[in-house]
Amino acid sequence: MSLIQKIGYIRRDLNILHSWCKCQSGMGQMHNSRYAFNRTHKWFKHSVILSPNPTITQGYWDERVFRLGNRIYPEWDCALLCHYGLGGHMKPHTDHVVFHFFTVLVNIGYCTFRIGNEEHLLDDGQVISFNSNIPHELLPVSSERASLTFRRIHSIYIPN
Ligand SMILES: O=C(O)CCC(=O)C(=O)O
Ligand SMILES: [Fe+2]
Repeated sequence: MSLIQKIGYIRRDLNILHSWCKCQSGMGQMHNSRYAFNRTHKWFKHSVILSPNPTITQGYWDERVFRLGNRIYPEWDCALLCHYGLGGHMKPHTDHVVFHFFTVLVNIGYCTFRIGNEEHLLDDGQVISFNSNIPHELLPVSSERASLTFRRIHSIYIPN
């Protein structure tokens, strides 16, 4: 049994996804992460600030993210673009309770993703889903790498 589900690959649009990612990093809207090392991030659709209290506000709008999200996870509420520089990583953790556990991740570049006691090498453009209640971890990356994760937010946290 595997703790990740392999959904598929971004193939035809992979080069476009890479240049989109570079462009996003150059727009000056990526913030340093408090939770991961050498990572910047940006929220789409809804923006989620976790501490001191979970606060949900409007996130950025992007045609590409919206189309992709609607295709691979139609119920998504937020997308988090994370860019990791060389050595960037995230220690073992489970995701915050504001999120539904089901998470869809688009891997941009290469990485080793650990979940439970499994280690998975993720390919460039690979799309997976996993249960974010299970401890998971991103091992230090050996080249620049990004991820775009789509999640649902429990509706009690979403302001009307
Ligand atoms: O970037 C990744 O591969 C996943 C990061 C993660 O687990 C998170 O942001 O909660
Ligand atoms: Fe996580």
